[in-house]
Amino acid sequence: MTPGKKLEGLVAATITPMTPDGQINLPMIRQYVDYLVNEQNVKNVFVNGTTGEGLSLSIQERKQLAEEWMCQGKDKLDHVIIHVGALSLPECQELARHAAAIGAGGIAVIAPFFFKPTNKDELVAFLQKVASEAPEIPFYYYHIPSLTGVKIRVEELLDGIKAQIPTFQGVKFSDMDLLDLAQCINKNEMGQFEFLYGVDEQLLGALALGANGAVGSTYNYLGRQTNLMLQAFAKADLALAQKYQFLTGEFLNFVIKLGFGVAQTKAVMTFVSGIPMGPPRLPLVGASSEFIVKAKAKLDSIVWPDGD
Ligand SMILES: CC(=O)N[C@@H]([C@@H](O)[C@H](O)[C@H](O)CO)[C@@H](O)CC(=O)C(=O)O
Repeated sequence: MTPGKKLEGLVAATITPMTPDGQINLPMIRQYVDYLVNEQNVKNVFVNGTTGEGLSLSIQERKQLAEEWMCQGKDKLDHVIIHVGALSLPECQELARHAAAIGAGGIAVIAPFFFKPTNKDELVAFLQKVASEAPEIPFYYYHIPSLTGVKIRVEELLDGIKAQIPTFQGVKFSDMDLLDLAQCINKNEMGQFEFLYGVDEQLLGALALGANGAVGSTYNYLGRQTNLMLQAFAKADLALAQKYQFLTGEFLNFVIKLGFGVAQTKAVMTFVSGIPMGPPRLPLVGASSEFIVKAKAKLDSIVWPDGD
């Protein structure tokens, strides 16, 4: 872990490996870390989020996973961010205290999504109660309205947030509303906040607006290619950056039409990395063998600009 190092570039939204009978498979995490670092050049992780089925895990499982990522990522990963969001405030607080105690690089929280905050003040009050349990580490709001149904615009949320949440560091912005993202970045004149984009298929658009990096599921297995897109963008080689975005988009467009979510992500990661990610937890059900065959053939057919 690299304390003080700015969180930028790619962050893999980690998958939770499970055994065939549905238990969390902690021993896989050691090779998972090595795979991300050595094969995908991805050194930041976001644990127990959407892709990690965090909301389908028990509190005990979430703590065990956080501890394992911290342990296996030591001296290998730059940042381990732990998602501690839950429906119950005391559970969020318990997870926040735990993340701080094990030395996590930061915590993130989604909006509660059963009883929902109806306005900015209610949302900030909830987030503040979680952040204050981990007062020494950076706090990120995880904005994913398509899943939470909480559509409070981030631009509005940011107004005055630092006074209420001193550890507020940024937003994991998993929404297609690039106008909202642009307004946030435009107001972030001093660069005090980080914006990590979460819709992988349109990351290049977010980079053009000034996003600092990205958190996503595809960086588990397309991290290498997406890193090359980031490099091309940094060198102002827009044509090359577009090529990478078009090709990752070609794959995602294909699998989205087949039906694509966390279960399918687990299957893709399994055939690309060789690390058995296992089944998802109910109510999700495993990807069909037809999906796996088609997705693999599609990925194999793509010729990347670096010839790989
Ligand atoms: C709805 C969803 O799962 N979005 C993914 C994306 O990475 C998504 O899988 C990708 O853009 C393909 O659509 C991430 O934003 C989720 C994420 O970062 C997380 O697991 O916490």
